[in-house]
Amino acid sequence: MVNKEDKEAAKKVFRTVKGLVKNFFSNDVRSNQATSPSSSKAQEALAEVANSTEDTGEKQENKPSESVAQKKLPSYSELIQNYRDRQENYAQHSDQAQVVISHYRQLMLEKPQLMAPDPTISLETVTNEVIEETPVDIEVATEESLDEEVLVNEHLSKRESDSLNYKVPDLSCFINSEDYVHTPEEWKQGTMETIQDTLDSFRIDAVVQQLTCGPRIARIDVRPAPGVKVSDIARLNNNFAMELHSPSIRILAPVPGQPYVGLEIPSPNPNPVAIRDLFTTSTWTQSNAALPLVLGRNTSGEAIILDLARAPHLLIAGSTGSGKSVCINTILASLLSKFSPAELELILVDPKVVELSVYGTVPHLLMPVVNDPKKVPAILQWVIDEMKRRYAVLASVGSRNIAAFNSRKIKEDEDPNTPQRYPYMVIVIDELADIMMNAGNETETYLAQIAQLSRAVGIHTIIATQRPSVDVLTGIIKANYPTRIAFKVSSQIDSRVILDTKGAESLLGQGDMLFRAPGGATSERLQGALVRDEEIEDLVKECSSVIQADFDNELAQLLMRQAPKEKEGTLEPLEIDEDDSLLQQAIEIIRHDRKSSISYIQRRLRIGYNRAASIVEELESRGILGPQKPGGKREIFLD
Ligand SMILES: Nc1ncnc2c1ncn2[C@@H]1O[C@H](COP(=O)(O)OP(=O)(O)OP(=O)(O)O)[C@@H](O)[C@H]1O
Repeated sequence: MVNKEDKEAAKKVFRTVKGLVKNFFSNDVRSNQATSPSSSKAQEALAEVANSTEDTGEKQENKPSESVAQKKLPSYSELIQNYRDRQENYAQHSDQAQVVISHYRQLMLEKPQLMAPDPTISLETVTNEVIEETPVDIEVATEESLDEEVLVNEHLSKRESDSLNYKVPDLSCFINSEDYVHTPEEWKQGTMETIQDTLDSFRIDAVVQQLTCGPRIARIDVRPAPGVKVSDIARLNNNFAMELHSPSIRILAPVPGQPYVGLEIPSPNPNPVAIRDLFTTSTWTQSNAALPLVLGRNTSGEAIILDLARAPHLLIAGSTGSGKSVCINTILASLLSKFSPAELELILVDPKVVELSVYGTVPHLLMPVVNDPKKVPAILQWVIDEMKRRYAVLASVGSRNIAAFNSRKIKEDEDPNTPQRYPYMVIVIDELADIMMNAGNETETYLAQIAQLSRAVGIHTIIATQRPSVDVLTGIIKANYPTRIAFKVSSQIDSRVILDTKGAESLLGQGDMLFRAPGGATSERLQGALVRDEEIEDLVKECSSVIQADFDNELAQLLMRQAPKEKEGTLEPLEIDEDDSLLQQAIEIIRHDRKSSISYIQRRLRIGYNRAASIVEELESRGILGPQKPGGKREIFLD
């Protein structure tokens, strides 16, 4: 007789074992020869038990207890033994997988060393050797024992191995600067005299000390006599502008760290700052920055480089046409000309579609350029998960940050699953406003979380917007983005939203910017570096010539699972009556201005992005516009 307690215990064990059997057999490990004879016996026994448990339930409970005995159920200790066998077997497989993965990773990483003893072995031979081993390893590695972390690590290894053939592009992608036009001495002299005369006419005791010329802006330094308030000089702003016939003057009262009041006026001979010139400066070539980005030149003509690792996140804002896209291009050009895909991963979000699509083939991309703002929260959520994963790994080896982790000496007892190094990860979001409109609260929370914690693990974000309003640049976002760039804006209010101070409304546009450095209380005026579309195209071609963008399928699937389902046909349908007139207006604008970008049409017609995109598509289908070329341009077939 089996008593009730025994029966209950047996049922409990059945349930556990049934789950175990199902899990284990579904992975097809049965076919693996590594299974021990004892465990195959156990499998048979357990399979039988699993089948028999299909009808063990309430019904069976009501049957006479003899029928349970008739089934010849394994004893409790047998079941426990079987369970232990399974566990052992499972651990054995998991260990095998780990050993194989680390072996694979090691081979990849040590490829140059492998080549060293025998110079007759070509890079290709070694690659083939490694690749021959890979499929077996990958098969084992993709068994259920491998969780998301292992998949991510596996992907890292592939990037690392691919990157061994990768060479960062040289300066040949970038155009030489045009001849520098010097500001005439007479203009400098005349300007200083005009300022001195204005000060004298208002009986302000101050002396014009010097005039320095940057590429776009000249700065006149005025030294007030003891007892003269700097605000007395600043008050004359409009008078100075009138006397100099200048559209705008920005006053620095005082120039940070100097005993002068500064007057910034437009230079009569503006010179573009070619990105190539900045790449040849010692500031760039000798920079110790972990993630250096060229920004431009200041009013004294010095090259200014930002270390994104110190920033550690960057906010860029300014009205349309002020130079944001060019700035993002210089930032990406800086990163792409310095780092291989194994050292840097990029996630680019471009709801405007045309701005960053040109980068679609660079091998640094973790996923295709993201155009759908609805996917952004899921992506940011994944970044947070990746951040946590990285923290756990760093903690496991006792590294405090990514720099220490990447340069650590690997100990013998280190878990073979630990990645050798982590690449920096930069996430660029061009047009935050579109994303805030779709999922403002989620985006804000995720961005704040990333901004607060991701620096130590090498994850950095750059966000840009042409709409510097408080509903886009919220208090939470601003608090987490102390490093900021403001381009020209239309009002003092916008300037305050970006920089918490006025000034950006007096900028000149076309790359004229105010840069607030990490930890800085004041902003510095810079002329942004200029990189042209052709240069970016060449750079991307160069980057993609050795390795193609290879998006991680597992990662993409992971994101697709998390992303909300995309609605079919995301573009707003055209409403015939209304849009016929919109179409006509768009045609007139394109004919007159010779510009056909979606964002331009959007601005000029004051309509939503989707509607503008529909109009441009319609114009393409009517043969008025050509198909989109790299860089977002289209041919215009209108006289
Ligand atoms: N650093 C620069 N030096 C010289 N000219 C520049 C610079 N930056 C921008 N410009 C000029 O200004 C134009 C507009 O720049 P850009 O496309 O970057 O503006 P934007 O702020 O991104 O505008 P939008 O938001 O409409 O895309 C460029 O086509 C270029 O002619």
